[in-house]
Amino acid sequence: MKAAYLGPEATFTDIAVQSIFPNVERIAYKTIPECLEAVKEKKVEMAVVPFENALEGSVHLTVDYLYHEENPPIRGEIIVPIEQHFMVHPAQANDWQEVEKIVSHPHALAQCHKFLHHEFRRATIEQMTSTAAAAKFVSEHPELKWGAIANELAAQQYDLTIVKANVHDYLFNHTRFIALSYEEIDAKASSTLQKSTIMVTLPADRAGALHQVLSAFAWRQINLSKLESRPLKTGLGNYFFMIDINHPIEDVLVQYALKEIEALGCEVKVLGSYSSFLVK
Ligand SMILES: O=C(O)C(=O)Cc1ccccc1
Repeated sequence: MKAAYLGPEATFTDIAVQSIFPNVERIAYKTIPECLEAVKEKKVEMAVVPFENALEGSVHLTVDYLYHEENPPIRGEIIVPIEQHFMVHPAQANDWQEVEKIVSHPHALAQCHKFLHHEFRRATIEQMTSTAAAAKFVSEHPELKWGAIANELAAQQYDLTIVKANVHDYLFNHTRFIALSYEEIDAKASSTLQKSTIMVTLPADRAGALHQVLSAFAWRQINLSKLESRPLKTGLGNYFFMIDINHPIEDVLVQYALKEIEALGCEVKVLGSYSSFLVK
């Protein structure tokens, strides 16, 4: 099986794939939409992309792509602990405090905001497509006074020197990745939980509609673990809602709840019913 992932090698997404699907052939893509398109065009059988970070919240690009496009179902979620390190080219290791530019993925930069603010007031910050893309760029330019924020695997892969470890601002940093496929997937780890994710569009201008949707779950004692609104992109004040349910979608009570929500005039899109895997 081939899996598209947000590359290059040694991104956090790569760590998620390697931890749970050690036997797949990993194919790196530059962006999240390219990963999803690759599976839709049948170039690969699975795509693994970041979905939500504990410090930064949802990865909007993934969420919006799942709402606005037709995609394969989510077959698994992978939760990975995130440790960010500051690294430079070995040629710059002695003068690392004088770096002029720091590069990384926007989420990684945001997770280390306090560190960057305190240590590098004069340096410019530049976003790259992933943490590993930033590390790779720094490794290919020994002459530049640049630093990258990335993980330990990226430092090893691209021969960079970690000059300051664990530079994320808060300790409990995890990211949720999702694996999407038209086929059943074969994971190495055992799952801790069966979950489902749906997206709900409410009927226009109906007072109490969101309350009614939540009631359909509440009185059946169906446990929800996330509710988030995202703009519909049709004008201010128009949203869709993403809901995570801590039950498989086949559960009779979940099925009744979904029917009731549809009967209320809501549109429901099921993104998948999947196992949750935790990487230690
Ligand atoms: O850039 C990466 O390494 C990714 O996989 C995306 C990401 C960025 C920051 C935290 C978690 C995942």
